[in-house]
Amino acid sequence: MVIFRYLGIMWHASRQRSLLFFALLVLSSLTEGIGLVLLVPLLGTLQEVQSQPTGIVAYIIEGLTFVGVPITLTGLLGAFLALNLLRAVIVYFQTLVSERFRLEVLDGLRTRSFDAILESRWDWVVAQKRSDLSSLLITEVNRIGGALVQSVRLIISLISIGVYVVVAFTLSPVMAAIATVLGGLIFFLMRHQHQVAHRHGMLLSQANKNVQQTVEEGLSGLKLVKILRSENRSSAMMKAIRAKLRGRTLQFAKLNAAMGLIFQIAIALVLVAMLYTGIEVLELELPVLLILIVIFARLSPQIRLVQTQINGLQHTEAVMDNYHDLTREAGKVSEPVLQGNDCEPITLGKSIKLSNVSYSYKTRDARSLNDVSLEIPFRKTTAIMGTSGAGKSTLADILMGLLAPETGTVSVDGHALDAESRLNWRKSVAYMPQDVFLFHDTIRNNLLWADQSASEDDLEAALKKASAEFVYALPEGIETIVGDAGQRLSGGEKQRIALARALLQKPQLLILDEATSALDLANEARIREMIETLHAELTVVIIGHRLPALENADQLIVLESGTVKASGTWESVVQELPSD
Ligand SMILES: Nc1ncnc2c1ncn2[C@@H]1O[C@H](COP(=O)(O)OP(=O)(O)OP(=O)(O)O)[C@@H](O)[C@H]1O
Repeated sequence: MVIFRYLGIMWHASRQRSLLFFALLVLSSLTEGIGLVLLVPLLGTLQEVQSQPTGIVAYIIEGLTFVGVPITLTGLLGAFLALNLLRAVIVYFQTLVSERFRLEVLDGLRTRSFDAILESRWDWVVAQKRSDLSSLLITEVNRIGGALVQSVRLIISLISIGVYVVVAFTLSPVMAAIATVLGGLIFFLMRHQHQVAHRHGMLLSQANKNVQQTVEEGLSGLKLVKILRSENRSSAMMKAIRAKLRGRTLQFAKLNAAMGLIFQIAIALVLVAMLYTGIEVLELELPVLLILIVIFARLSPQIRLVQTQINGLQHTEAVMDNYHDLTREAGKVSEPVLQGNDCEPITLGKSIKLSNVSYSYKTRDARSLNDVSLEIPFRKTTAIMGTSGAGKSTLADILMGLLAPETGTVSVDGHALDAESRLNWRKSVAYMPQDVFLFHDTIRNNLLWADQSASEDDLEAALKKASAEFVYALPEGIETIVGDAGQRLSGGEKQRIALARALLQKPQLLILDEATSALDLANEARIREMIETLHAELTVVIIGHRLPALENADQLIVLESGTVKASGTWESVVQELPSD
């Protein structure tokens, strides 16, 4: 049953809070039940029909007499009021406890899935659909949160129903038995609808994901859409996908409404049958009959609520499956430890060596790197050249330890990298791609990602080396907010800030993957000069198509279709290459 899965989540999150919550729940229901039973002698005093109390009513009267409450109208009214006040206070605390608990559980789920994605291997991450991951972290976790509330409400309803049924049994076992059997029958007949709700849930989950994907793509591709003047097409796509989601949501609402309709009719029939039996067959006393009517009047919306809640829970079961599958899948491919700043960078002293390295992406049969062997010497600049799709970026990912070779080894100073040392090695490498990423934050905070403890002088020196002194001429200087993914800066400005960040990291190996392609000639020349000045301090790998950017390298490696086509000094390789 899906409810147990939700209870399991709560129990797993905190046993103490779960127990406190359920204790408060039982207490509030108990006070409600006792309050209801109290109505019997209360109505009895009104009617002056002081029949001999029996069962639970007798126990409660005994208890009240024991604590000194007179069995008079005033005494009973006082006790009734006190009980209701007590219940109100318990419900107040119960609401606070349950809301705090729900938020904690939700945060726990979010953290778990986010950490699982953070810790998972890069090859798994690149094979995922980005919108599926964001949908998991935002929409689906929220839906699970909604379902947690529903499952709590379901438990409240079930306990209330239990209390009502017990009270009803003590007042008239026959009437209560009839109600229970008929109620159970209605429930049994409607069980098929719960399966339908589950199916609807799966479809709705898919529709939600599609909306998420369309929104994300729509926003990332906004510039292209505007240039292509395809706003209408984009809008129509969004409308179509939202219409589908609306349709699915309405289907579920229709299912719920239909169930409500059938339920109301069934409950009315049960009530009529019970009233007839109570009055004509059992000839119950008026107070008992009145309380039973009160109980059944309260019971029927509770049963209806249980129906809706079970439906709602079935509806979200698919979301929960999806959450668990994706989180479990990410967990299965997790890297050894999420060490963050605690991991020890590896120092380079001789060279980085790739021996017979091959790699293929899961979604592609052909190998992106095939039996690649090469050596990157310490404190030298190596240029890697090749046509588009030759495998240069894949090689960069392998070099920096982001991807593990399928076969072959990567060794640093003769030590082959394994799953754990690869993480430490990554900390020693700075990477500058063509399309750099900046956080929506100040330039200073973007730089501090590389080194939290960098001083003002360190920041200034890194910006200077990266030809990024323009930062100080901005109105807000280093405190300028760069905008979403750095969109308030030009491509070249972003690249220079990212280069400063990379230098601040004090890496052992700096990989520039088409990193100067967005720069003008003057700035490109300055960066090239900077790399030359770093020559004695840093091992550099420059990846590029353009020969001028690579010509000062100590070593040139040419890749073609995932294999090393030529390698050696600039002069020796260029002589071998076709003249274009
Ligand atoms: N995430 C991925 N999933 C599947 N195939 C991929 C992925 N990334 C790259 N490839 C494939 O691997 C091959 C090598 O790609 P890679 O990006 O390493 O080439 P590249 O030399 O850097 O190209 P470019 O100069 O165009 O950036 C290409 O055929 C590409 O289609």
